Amino acid sequence: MLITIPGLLDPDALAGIRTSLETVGWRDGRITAGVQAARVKSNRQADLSTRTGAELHRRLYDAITGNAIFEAAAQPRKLSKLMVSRTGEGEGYGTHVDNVLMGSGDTRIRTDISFTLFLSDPQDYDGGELTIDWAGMVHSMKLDAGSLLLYPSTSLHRVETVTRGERMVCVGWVESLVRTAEQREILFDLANLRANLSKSLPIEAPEQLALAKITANIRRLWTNS
Ligand SMILES: O=C(O)CCC(=O)C(=O)O
Ligand SMILES: [Fe+2]
Repeated sequence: MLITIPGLLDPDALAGIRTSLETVGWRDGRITAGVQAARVKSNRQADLSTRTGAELHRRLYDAITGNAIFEAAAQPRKLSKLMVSRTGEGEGYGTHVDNVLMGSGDTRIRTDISFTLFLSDPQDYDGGELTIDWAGMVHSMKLDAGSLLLYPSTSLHRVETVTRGERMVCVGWVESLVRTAEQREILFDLANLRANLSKSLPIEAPEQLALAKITANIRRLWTNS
């Protein structure tokens, strides 16, 4: 399931993040890629190890994890460290599958879901679509700045070569409490149904209670602790 979250960053948050990005250092993106991916990766990544970098990381992290749609769709147990990358003219990231494990020690996660938070306005660059092979179909995605895309880490995907301008994004990975994309989709549909039902029915209505019970018990079956 591909899920887009429009406007995850509001214009003020986006502007603040862009301003901070003007002050960070950049290094070769291949250092964080796996062996196969490094051969096809061509971009630069923000150095988030400085004080400004860490503050920027915290702002991005809080915005992403504080978003209710992200929470409902991803059911995160843990997130990877976030990365911010910039891809200029002639650069891109060829077809690859993401590493199964990210991080080390206590912060090591299994990658179930990948996400991209777009930071550049689409009209500021050509090319640079995130192209995902999913369920036998190819999806080419270029979202508005501030919008986030979630896609299964199990997919082959690539970033098309940028032919004009520059593409800036924040990427990261989720280890989910719920193992499969099919299960997550059902839980996400249930969460949306409950949210919609709440607009017209009081929370103590029998239909609401029945749906709350069904949702809770399916989550009990599918949540891995
Ligand atoms: O830049 C993107 O949208 C995705 C990057 C990517 O596939 C990766 O970092 O593994
Ligand atoms: Fe990737």
